[in-house]
Amino acid sequence: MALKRDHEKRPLWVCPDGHIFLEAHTPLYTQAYDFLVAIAEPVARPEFVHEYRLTPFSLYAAVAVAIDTESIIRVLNRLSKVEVPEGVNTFIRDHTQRCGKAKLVLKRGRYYVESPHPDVLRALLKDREIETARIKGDDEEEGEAGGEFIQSEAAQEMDANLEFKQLAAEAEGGGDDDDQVMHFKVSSEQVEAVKRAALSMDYPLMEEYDFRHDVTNPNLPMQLKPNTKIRQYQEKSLRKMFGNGRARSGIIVLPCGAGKTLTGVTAASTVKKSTLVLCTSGVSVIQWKYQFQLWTDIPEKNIACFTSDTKDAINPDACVLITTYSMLSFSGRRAADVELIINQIRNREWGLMLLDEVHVVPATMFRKVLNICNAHCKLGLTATLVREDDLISDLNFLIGPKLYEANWMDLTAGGYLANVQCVEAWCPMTAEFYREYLNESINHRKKELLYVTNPNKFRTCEFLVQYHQERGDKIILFADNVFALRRYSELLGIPYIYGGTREAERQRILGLFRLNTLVNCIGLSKVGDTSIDIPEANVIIQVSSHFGSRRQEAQRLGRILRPKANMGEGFNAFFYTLVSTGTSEMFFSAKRQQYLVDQGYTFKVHEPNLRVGVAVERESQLLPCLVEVVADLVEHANAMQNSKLKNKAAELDLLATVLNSDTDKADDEENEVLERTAVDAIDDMSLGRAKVQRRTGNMSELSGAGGARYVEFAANATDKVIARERQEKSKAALFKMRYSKKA
Ligand SMILES: Nc1ncnc2c1ncn2[C@@H]1O[C@H](COP(=O)(O)OP(=O)(O)OP(=O)(O)O)[C@@H](O)[C@H]1O
Repeated sequence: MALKRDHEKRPLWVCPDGHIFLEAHTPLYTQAYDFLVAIAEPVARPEFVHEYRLTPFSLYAAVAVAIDTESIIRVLNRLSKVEVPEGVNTFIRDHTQRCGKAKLVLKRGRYYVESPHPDVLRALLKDREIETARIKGDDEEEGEAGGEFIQSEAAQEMDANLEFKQLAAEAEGGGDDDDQVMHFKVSSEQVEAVKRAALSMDYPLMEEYDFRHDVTNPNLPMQLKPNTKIRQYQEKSLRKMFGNGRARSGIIVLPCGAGKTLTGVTAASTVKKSTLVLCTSGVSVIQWKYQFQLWTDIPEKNIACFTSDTKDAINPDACVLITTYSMLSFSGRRAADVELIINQIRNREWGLMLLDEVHVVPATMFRKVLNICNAHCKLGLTATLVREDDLISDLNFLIGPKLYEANWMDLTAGGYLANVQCVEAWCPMTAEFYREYLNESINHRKKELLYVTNPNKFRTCEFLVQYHQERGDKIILFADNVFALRRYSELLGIPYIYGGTREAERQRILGLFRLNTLVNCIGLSKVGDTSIDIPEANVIIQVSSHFGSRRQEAQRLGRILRPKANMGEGFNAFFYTLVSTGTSEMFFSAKRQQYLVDQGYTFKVHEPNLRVGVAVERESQLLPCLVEVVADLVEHANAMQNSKLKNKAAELDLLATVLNSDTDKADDEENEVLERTAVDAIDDMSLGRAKVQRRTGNMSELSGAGGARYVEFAANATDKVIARERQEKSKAALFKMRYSKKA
């Protein structure tokens, strides 16, 4: 690949296989990043060079936000250090030519197929099903909305950047087309058939909501409060959604703690129509309501919650209703009052549907929810577009394409997220525990318990708790295994929360943790992975986790990502994973970290006999005292005078308790109480409990987390299969297969 003469000024390398590398230190980084994230999937974004990949879905998403084929090719070529290979141009043309040429728009309660290209409408009308669905004799012309959108100060600053404007204008050149838009009306009963038929002709219909001209649905009396200022990345993501004055359905990906809730609230206050918010738990429902009231002036009578504990009256005019996926998708017998509310939800038109933690909900649950609710526009919000099964692709079709994905490291550099030091401490098993671990007659649950309660791990944890408490830090101890959580908490003398903890007790413990300077460490089971908002926490010590779940790892990290008071002073939050060496935990740990590594996090691995970790490049940024501690972690721990496991007798006592424990009972207790929502269902599929056949490739293509290192057992083979599949499947086949399967 020959370099262009002025290649130094250009930030991209475009490779013949569709991989694109972005130099993160160039002056045009921000502009190139905005463009790339719109057209390609991020693969890995470490500190200096980021890797992206063009995929059919990423190009579909680009077209969905009104970037046309020739603009993609032109801007890519402008930013590239080398001439863009002809194969890449062909790939872009092949996968964008027909996408976005036609839209399905709901206006004043009527569905229209719209296109600025008369030949596309003519081609569509040649299909019998579409022709039958067409309602003739409607020549109503629609004007274009002005596209007025809430502008934050940050956005205005960005607009001042002329270079960006020029690139963005080129990249978003497709917008003009809407001026000469043509349409035909279709019967609302046959919308599904029209979508299917259009898809079979390779014209997937983009869905948009012309909310400004919707006079059928009443307006929601809700404005952002004057002091509410959305941040630059929140504004950018919303511009992708409201780019042409309408609301596009799709997914926004923002890191944990970056403010997805306010992004959703701003979307709702822009659309100003009835909004249905779907959360994963009752605690999230309460937090969403709180944030609606914090950021907007919504009257109390216009906001309602619907959970197993709370069943507020739903305002018959416009309202915000916040509920959980499980409340809507539950298929057993419902109580009469619940049934009544479900019917109210079913029988009204929702302007916007906000889907929180969208990646954790299985497709079957989504279908049920989507069947119940009639929403003009769907916005999915997530921190980790990553799942351990292959179902991420379903989101593209059930909700819409990914509209925006923020870069974790950029947000950290901008002071919006805490700067986290990640450490993986390897703790050797003690001889007695290891002997039992290797004993073939011991079942896998007990083996898991043995490596979690390994005395060396316990002492390392004990040491870290003590060390960070002395620094005045607030510590969360994460243990998935409830038996281990209890043992650790009892030995450390800390309160803990698990599935069986009553709500009042949970609130009491969290309150103490937040406000009481004497309670600086709490234990959490997986109920604390999401939804528990403790911005004060700045240290996580993870002693047991759910197999290789990358989602869980990222969400746990999210608990300490809230910006800290001492921003700008190097690392101000610490994420420790304690791993027992020579056990299966080592394998799971590497897999769990992959998503965060791809986001640019460096895990400093501490081996007891290897004083310098593998990721030494950030060593200098460590707090001086921590350098010393990390270098001698296990040695320090073992030298502790006041350890609760101070001698062999105490270790053997623990071993006996573990071997005689009824671990199944403890786990069952947790599972009984935990609402078995999507989170469990997905993770059960991850490792160890997989009930599904693992297919190769699809998820990584879509989630951007698809390094060979993630796909288990046969990385090279997997890559070959993906490459072959890609060659074999035409874009048409891809869409047909995906959609017709779901239809
Ligand atoms: N524009 C903003 N201005 C001020 N504070 C903000 C803004 N956006 C978000 N925040 C604050 O940041 C914190 C995190 O927001 P939020 O709970 O929405 O994060 P999240 O992305 O949903 O995180 P998680 O995935 O962990 O639930 C909240 O305390 C919120 O009030």
